[in-house]
Amino acid sequence: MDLNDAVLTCAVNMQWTNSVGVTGRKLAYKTATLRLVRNDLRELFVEVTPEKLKPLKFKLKDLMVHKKFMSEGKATFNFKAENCTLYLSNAPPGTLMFFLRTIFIKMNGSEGSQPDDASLQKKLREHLMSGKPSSFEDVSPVTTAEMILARKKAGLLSKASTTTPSPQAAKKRRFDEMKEDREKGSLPAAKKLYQSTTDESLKLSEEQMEVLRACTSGKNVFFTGSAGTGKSFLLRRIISALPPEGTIATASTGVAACLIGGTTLHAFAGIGGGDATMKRCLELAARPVSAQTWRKCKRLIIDEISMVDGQFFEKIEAVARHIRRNDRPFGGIQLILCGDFLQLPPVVKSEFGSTPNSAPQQRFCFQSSAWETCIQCVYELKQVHRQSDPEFVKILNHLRIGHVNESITTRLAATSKQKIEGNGILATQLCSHTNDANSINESKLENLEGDKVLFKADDSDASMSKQLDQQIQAPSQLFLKVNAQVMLLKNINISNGLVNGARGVVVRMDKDLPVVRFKNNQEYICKHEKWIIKTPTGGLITRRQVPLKLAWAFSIHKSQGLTLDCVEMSLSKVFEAGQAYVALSRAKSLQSIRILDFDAKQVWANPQVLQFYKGFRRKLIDTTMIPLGPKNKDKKPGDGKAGNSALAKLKKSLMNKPLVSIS
Ligand SMILES: Nc1ncnc2c1ncn2[C@@H]1O[C@H](COP(=O)(O)OP(=O)(O)OP(=O)(O)O)[C@@H](O)[C@H]1O
Ligand SMILES: [Mg+2]
Repeated sequence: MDLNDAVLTCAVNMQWTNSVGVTGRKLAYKTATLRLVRNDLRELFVEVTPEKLKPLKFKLKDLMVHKKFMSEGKATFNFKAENCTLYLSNAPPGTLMFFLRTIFIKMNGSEGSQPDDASLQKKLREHLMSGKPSSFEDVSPVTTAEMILARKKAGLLSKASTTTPSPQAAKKRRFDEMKEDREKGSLPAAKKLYQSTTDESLKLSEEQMEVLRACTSGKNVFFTGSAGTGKSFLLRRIISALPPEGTIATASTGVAACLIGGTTLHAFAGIGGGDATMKRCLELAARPVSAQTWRKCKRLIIDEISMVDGQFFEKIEAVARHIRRNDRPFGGIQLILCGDFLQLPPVVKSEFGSTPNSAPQQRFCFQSSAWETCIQCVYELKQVHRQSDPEFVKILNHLRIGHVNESITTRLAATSKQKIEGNGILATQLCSHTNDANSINESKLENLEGDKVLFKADDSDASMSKQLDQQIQAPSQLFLKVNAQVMLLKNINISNGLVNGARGVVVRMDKDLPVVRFKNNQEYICKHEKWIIKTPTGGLITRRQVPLKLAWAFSIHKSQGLTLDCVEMSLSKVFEAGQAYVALSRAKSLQSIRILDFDAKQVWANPQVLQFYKGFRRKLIDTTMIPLGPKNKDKKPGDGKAGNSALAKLKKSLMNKPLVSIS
């Protein structure tokens, strides 16, 4: 339960019919608040309060709910006894789902919540005799006992079966999820409302809640945090707590956009790569489709903001003001930005990135004047969720700010010999260059015995296949063989470890579908899954494909944002500040990683970013710093000499300042 689950704000259309079904009164409200309340007799009602108007109440009796389009923020409530239908739209999808769950639980989860007719009559008589006016109160928060009872009543607590993707497997999955929910004391998983193959059952931490509250209250927010602090996880919750109309979810890369169910920032902005002059960018954005998108946008969400070029950011800010004819920052659009500037920077069009020899051309978003004018609240998440081993978290926090001491070097170098393979699953090589990763995958597949099987994606709009390729990890054409090393691209069953990023090996083909054995020994027949992307104009394009990609190798750039099992890396060719940190922080533990040639020279942080973070007055880690060794002095890139004393001082100050959120 992230926010109040018994309150929902959305658009409501009401329609009454007479006893023979003829439509009578109709009312339409752009914004109304729905609240679940009880009267003195403990009967449940939905109270609908349109903006600035008196509330209307509908008794929760003989209620039919249509929730097929719940994920789009729509639902229909048919109050049969009152001959009234409520059509809800533009509801924050996550809030709507929790509201419906609360109704379901409150109606089914309490032995005495729906009094029988005789006891009601008695209470009613007593009430009338007392002469007191009827009063209503908000329902109390859902209890675990109510949840369990509601599930029992829905007949969902007695089903269990096997784990193959047969109909029985689906039941088993549901059963496991409900069991897990129950143990965690979170909400149930009845029917469609209660099925959870995503991370809905995980609760937000208090620091994540604070950010969520700032975002739902309409503030312009930037939140950051080291790798694995749940930024993208939180962003998904934020998106589902906002009204769908006017909410645009984007990310700087296709992979990251896919992780939050959005589109790329470039696809949304409609100004191409943003390399054109400002005048030309304004012309491009003024084209009808693009202009309409900008005008409709009320909230712009950007994940992996560290990879958005500062000049591009400045241009889209100006475009927003111009197209929307609104002089406020970003033309009045609410901004929700998230990322970690100590991870990968914007891609520069130089072969050598930010190596010592290249000019430091890249500009981060935070260096643009637009940043200063647009951002109202800044938060830093501190709790790392991806890794649980405190030693690894501590090492990663050091690497993040470009600091390596001898004990870190020794510990990481020691991973070079560890065996991380198991069950026929080889480690994924993380490569600093994309071409290297592609050629490794191609040649490894060729070298396997047996015939290649082609899995072709089924796209709803063939003309958009290229765009889908950029935004969705599932390729349009996937060639597989038995023994191919693969990675799962969807959350299939969180409790069974079948999650996005899980590593496996194809063990056989079953009726033209690949059967994959995962690291935890689970076998799963990978049936086709669906990915949906929103076009900038709000249309939906879907791709159906088996949820796999070849996983002998990935590029570090394409791995940013992912959580990966079992990774091996050679970091000798890294060329960016933060690149080694991104590679290492994909792993969940020191035991699932192998670094072949660790050298402190491969790790550096951009001093401009360190300076920026100093503004947060954050304590990044709690250990005493040891300045970088002399061999690092000459290898700090165009980003400066990380070995010099000023930088060491800066790092030290970053580590010792208290953590605060600046509003
Ligand atoms: N409150 C939470 N409870 C449990 N697990 C969480 C929570 N928040 C995040 N996680 C888990 O932590 C892992 C990392 O989360 P996520 O990918 O969102 O981190 P991130 O900050 O976006 O990392 P990166 O900077 O690498 O993109 C995910 O598996 C996610 O499900
Ligand atoms: Mg992320």
